[in-house]
Amino acid sequence: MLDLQKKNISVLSIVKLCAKYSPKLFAMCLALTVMDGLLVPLMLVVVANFIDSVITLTSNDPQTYIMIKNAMFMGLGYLYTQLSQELKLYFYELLEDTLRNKLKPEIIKKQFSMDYLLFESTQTQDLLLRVTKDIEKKFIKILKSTNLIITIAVQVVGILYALYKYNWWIVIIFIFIIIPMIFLTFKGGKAIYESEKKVGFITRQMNYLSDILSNREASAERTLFNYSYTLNKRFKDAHLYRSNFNTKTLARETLRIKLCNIVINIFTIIIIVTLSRQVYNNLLSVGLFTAIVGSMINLTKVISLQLSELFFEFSSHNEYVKDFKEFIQLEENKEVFDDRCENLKFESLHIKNLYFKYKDSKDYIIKGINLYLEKGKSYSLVGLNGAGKTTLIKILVGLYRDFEGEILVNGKDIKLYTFNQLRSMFSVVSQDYARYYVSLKDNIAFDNPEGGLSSVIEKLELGDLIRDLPEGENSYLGKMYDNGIDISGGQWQRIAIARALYKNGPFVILDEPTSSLSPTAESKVYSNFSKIAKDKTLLMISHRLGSTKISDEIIVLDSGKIAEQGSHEELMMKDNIYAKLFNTQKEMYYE
Ligand SMILES: Nc1ncnc2c1ncn2[C@@H]1O[C@H](COP(=O)(O)OP(=O)(O)OP(=O)(O)O)[C@@H](O)[C@H]1O
Repeated sequence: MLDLQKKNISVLSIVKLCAKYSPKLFAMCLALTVMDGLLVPLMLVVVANFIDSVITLTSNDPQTYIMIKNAMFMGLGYLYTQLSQELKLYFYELLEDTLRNKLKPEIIKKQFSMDYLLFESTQTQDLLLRVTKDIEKKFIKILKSTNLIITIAVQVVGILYALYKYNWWIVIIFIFIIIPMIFLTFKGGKAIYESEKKVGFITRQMNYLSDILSNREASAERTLFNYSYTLNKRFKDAHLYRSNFNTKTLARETLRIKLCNIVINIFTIIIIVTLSRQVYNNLLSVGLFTAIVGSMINLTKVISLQLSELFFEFSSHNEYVKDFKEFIQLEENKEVFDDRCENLKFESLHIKNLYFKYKDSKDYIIKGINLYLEKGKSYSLVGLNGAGKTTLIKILVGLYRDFEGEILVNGKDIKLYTFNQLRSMFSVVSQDYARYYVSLKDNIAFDNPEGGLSSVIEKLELGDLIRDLPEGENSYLGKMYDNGIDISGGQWQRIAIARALYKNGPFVILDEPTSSLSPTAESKVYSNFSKIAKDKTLLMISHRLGSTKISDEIIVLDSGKIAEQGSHEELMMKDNIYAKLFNTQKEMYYE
């Protein structure tokens, strides 16, 4: 994992990470950085000596050798400057590439090991977007800024050292001016990053809109419903709002920096006037005066343009680092990496007085559920939209652990099971099952193709589909690849069910993954399931009551409570919620 002291993450930690991933490239960049800084005060001396030696050419004692030597140094300095720019560019490119290869996989690993609940939080989504998008570029930007600060610091110290010899008070005043400027620019950068953060949700919305406007999944609906114009307008409005919001902050902070720059420029003029008086009094050579003035003008340019921009940038890097720290500290579920096969048996599931509510929901979603499920039986969970069926399933499989009441699996508190143990016990197919654009075989078996794939294919009647595919079970699905094959929604659902069956957990949960199947096909899948998944316990959710009536027991959920429970016949006899729902659906089919 990212080798970081999670509590003490700073800009320096990012720099250290860059150094860790490629020590050689980092050292090269650092060497060039320091050399760039040293070059300016060195050149100051070289230029001063050169000018003074040129002046001696008209005297009785011309210093031609010194002039040629310094002219050569100046030439070398110029050559170095040209070369250093190119080399730095090249090294930073290589470093960025190394980060992409080494850091990015660790970031992805951190992301997929995050606790499931975090993925449901919009704040976490915003944070992930801010931190992980082009992370290698952000790291390089931070490294470049830090290196530029080192260059400027070495440069400033060198020039001030040269100045200190002639006018110490200039140096003192300079320090007094530069400190508030650093403070102001830092504050400005922070304000800009904060304003970016405030419009984070708009950025997410814009990304989403642009995705719907361009992705393949929505292409058919885009054409049929012709909503592209409206969505495009929404995208533009969001973009306008976001840029207006940021522009105001940027304009305000830039104005402050510009005022500081004016002060620095006035200060430089005062220094030049003061030093020219020293030349007049023969306290300073013409060469040194010219070199110092040149360096001062250069320094003013650096300070008023580069340094302010840099501190601006640096403080926003600082804010990024805070986000990065938050990201690193996000809770991980180490069990994600635990792929031991537990082979646990299922005997019973006992739910006692279960209550649950989401962090952001006012009321309880699950309200005092008591339920006993036994090995080998088939159960159906039915109820209106929003009754809490999926929520209950997520609690049972261990995704939500923050519930009230008690759940006993095989007589043992569910909270005492590891996530890996629960994962091996429950095979779940959810409503929003994933469609993987890999081979059909990988879609079902992923990294374990030896565990009875052909039997699962046969049980779910996928044989015909496979025979029609050009490369059989090795054919790629989806349009990610040129040779990828598009299959129907119902076929994708069969594959998702096959995946769960192949996993071979003793308790199978089907959370309405069959909505794309025809009623007959769905009914067939459910009624065959007892044959397909012998000895397994089955809990299925479906809105089509014709499919669920074959279950041993039907549980009717209504607003988070169990309203009725029993076999199809028992519930029909009761003539209550279930019977009414069943009869309504029956009439619809007859009509
Ligand atoms: N992640 C979440 N955060 C907050 N509230 C949620 C979340 N997921 C679901 N809910 C709310 O919990 C309630 C129950 O939702 P759930 O998905 O469990 O219902 P359901 O019975 O499965 O519905 P459907 O038949 O439509 O799939 C709904 O009011 C829903 O808005």
